[in-house]
Amino acid sequence: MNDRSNLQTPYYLIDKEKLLRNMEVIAKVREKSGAKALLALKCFATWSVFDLMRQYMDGTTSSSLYEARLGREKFGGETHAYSVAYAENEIDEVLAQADKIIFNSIGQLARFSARARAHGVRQGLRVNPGVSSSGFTLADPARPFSRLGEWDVEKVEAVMGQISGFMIHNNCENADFALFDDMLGQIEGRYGALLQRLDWISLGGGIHFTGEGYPVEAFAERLKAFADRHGVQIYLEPGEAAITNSTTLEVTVLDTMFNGKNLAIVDSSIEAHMLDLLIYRQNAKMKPNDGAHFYEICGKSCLAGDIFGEFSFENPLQVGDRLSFEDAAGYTMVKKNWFNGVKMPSIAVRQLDGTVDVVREFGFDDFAGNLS
Ligand SMILES: Cc1ncc(COP(=O)(O)O)c(C=O)c1O
Ligand SMILES: NCCCCNCC[C@H](N)C(=O)O
Repeated sequence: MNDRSNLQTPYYLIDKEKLLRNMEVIAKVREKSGAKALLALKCFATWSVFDLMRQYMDGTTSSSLYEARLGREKFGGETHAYSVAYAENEIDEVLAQADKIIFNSIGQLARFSARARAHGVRQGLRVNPGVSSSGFTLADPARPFSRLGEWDVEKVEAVMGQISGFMIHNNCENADFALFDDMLGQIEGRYGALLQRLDWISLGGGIHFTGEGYPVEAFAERLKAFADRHGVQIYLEPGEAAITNSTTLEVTVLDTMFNGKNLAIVDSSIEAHMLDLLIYRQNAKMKPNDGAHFYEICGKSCLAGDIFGEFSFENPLQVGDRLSFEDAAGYTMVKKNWFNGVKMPSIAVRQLDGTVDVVREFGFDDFAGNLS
């Protein structure tokens, strides 16, 4: 189908042309730095577009058994398994999917190391350098008493014989290369001697290197210098950087009201369909946003604060008008839910030849089947 206005809203629209732009930057960083790039499935797991992504990335990393399995089955390539904690009843299935397993703690390493060796899976440890770029306490791996990885260098040193790599994830939407560079320097200062004893190190995600104006060459050079100095294979785990600005959420105005402000209610819900924005108290984005008519765009759930944000339009909004929220892929599609039974957005893909395919629609049976 070519005319997207024929599609029933709400739907997420993934544009492969836009995705390709991010993929090309990732390919450049891989080529110039020697780093490998694994898609962080926690951020984006819409496997209909993995056919494109796998041409530019080395594989996937995961946060759970199911993500590890999805990565192995739907993406292929190298499959890294990580979880904050594995359970006894899932570890063998995780190990059957994984090329590498990264334990979050020395306790988990001690508990499952023999099983990993029996499966021939290489082992790593999440190490927490205690510095991060996160502006959100909620998402700050270096927050006080953080459970995300081991902090104590001496304790880490004691288990070096059991592991071949570290995973360090301490960036969050970090578009500042100088800050990344500085924090990597701090990591080298803290763990320098240990790094020499590793085969690989994953620097996690949270680096906004596909963003407009990011110094990609300098970034790649810094990674290469790090890899050469310590004799390690670097992995990057981009989530947001892989899919940023590739996807929109397409909605329709169902009603307008004036309650001291112009309000427009759409056939979607921020709580159900863009939950990450609500969690971090952020507004949705819409372009253009420079007209003379201001509206608060609201969702149709019962939540009083189900509000996408305030936007300005060229003309007064009418019932039936189509609106499009930007940047709807990362931590959005993976978090959609059935709150209020609001119709879940379909998933559509704009292919590289411009045609739009609806790859998934959701109906009552999906809603009912979600519970019992
Ligand atoms: C261990 C790890 N790797 C990668 C990522 C992906 O981060 P981002 O989507 O910000 O690139 C995360 C985010 O939570 C993470 O915790
Ligand atoms: N857009 C608001 C901030 C999003 C933060 N995402 C963080 C993802 C991940 N859980 C992390 O901890 O890095």
